[in-house]
Amino acid sequence: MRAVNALNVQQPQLSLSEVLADLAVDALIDEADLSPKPGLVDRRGSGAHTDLHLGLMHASALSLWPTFKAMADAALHFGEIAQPLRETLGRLGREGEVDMLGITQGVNTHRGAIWAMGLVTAAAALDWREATPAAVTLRAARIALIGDRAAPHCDASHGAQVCRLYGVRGAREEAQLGFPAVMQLGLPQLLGSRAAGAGEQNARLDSLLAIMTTLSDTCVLYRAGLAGLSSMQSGARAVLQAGGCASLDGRRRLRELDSDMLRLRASPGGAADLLAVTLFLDRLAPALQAQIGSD
Ligand SMILES: CC(C)(COP(=O)(O)OP(=O)(O)OC[C@H]1O[C@@H](n2cnc3c(N)ncnc32)[C@H](O[C@H]2O[C@H](COP(=O)(O)OP(=O)(O)OP(=O)(O)O)[C@@H](O)[C@H]2O)[C@@H]1O)[C@@H](O)C(=O)NCCC(=O)NCCS
Ligand SMILES: Nc1ncnc2[nH]cnc12
Repeated sequence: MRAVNALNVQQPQLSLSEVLADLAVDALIDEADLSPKPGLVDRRGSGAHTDLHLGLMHASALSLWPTFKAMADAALHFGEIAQPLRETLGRLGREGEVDMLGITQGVNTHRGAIWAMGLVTAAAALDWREATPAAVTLRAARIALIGDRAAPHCDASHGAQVCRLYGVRGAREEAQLGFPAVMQLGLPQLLGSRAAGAGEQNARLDSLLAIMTTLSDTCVLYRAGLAGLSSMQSGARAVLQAGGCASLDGRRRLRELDSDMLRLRASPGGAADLLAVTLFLDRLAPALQAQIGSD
């Protein structure tokens, strides 16, 4: 009998839903680890937060694996974009949020991520052979446009409050429009910075900044108002115009943006979620081809 060692050990065969849940959690963990992010939790520390740290972000991301797997399973089960799938995803999202809050002892780590990543995970499962970012975000938008009759009517969420106050789009509309911040900004910037030789971490930081240049991030609006949002957007633009995070001048501007965000107690949590979605979509087609398509 052949001896098993690290070089010839067989990888367990993963189901499509397991592959998608792995990709979703990996993207959340990579977002959390990416450093230095302005105002956000990263490897350096807690950013603008007093109740969050990197270990909690990791624990939260890992706790969501069963939720993402169940969302992908639901998409496979229903097989079409209609009310039953939408309402099952809503229920799974709410249950996942309860599990996440149990792990974090009530701290909101990934509420927006459950929503955005859950939608793209389900959308990917619906047709894994058509897994381009454009195809997946279009399907995700079609799911998000369907009403969820079981969702509690909630005018009091931070997002709902600032959307009403300032007349901006929030997480719901971002998804219903097919994630324009990802498709028009985050993903093109990630690919462009890589092609320009920025290095992977700098390319990811540039991608986050590109998202921050225009997103109406309701986390920033809630804590720091329109002035805070404007600081975030113009500061992110300044970094990219200076040459991005791989350049010395861009790094200086990034430090200034970080200081501004900390002074304002502003944390672009919505932009962070959308970076994670960007990373997920960037890896999706090659990962599916390698792990599912080779069967
Ligand atoms: C449909 C939902 C997305 C609900 O959204 P809603 O607009 O009502 O807003 P929120 O409940 O406030 O959550 C939206 C989260 O989405 C992220 N986000 C913010 N802006 C955008 C944007 N423009 N585009 C995309 N995504 C966006 C953001 O999530 C991240 O930040 C969170 C951490 O924020 P932080 O400020 O640190 O923490 P808080 O505790 O909120 O505030 P502080 O007290 O600390 O100041 C973290 O979660 C990141 O993931 C927004 O938070 C969706 O949530 C939904 O339907 N959920 C289903 C569950 C459900 O039905 N629940 C009942 C609804 S009442
Ligand atoms: N890295 C991060 N820091 C703070 N809030 C977040 N929400 C999602 N990712 C986050």
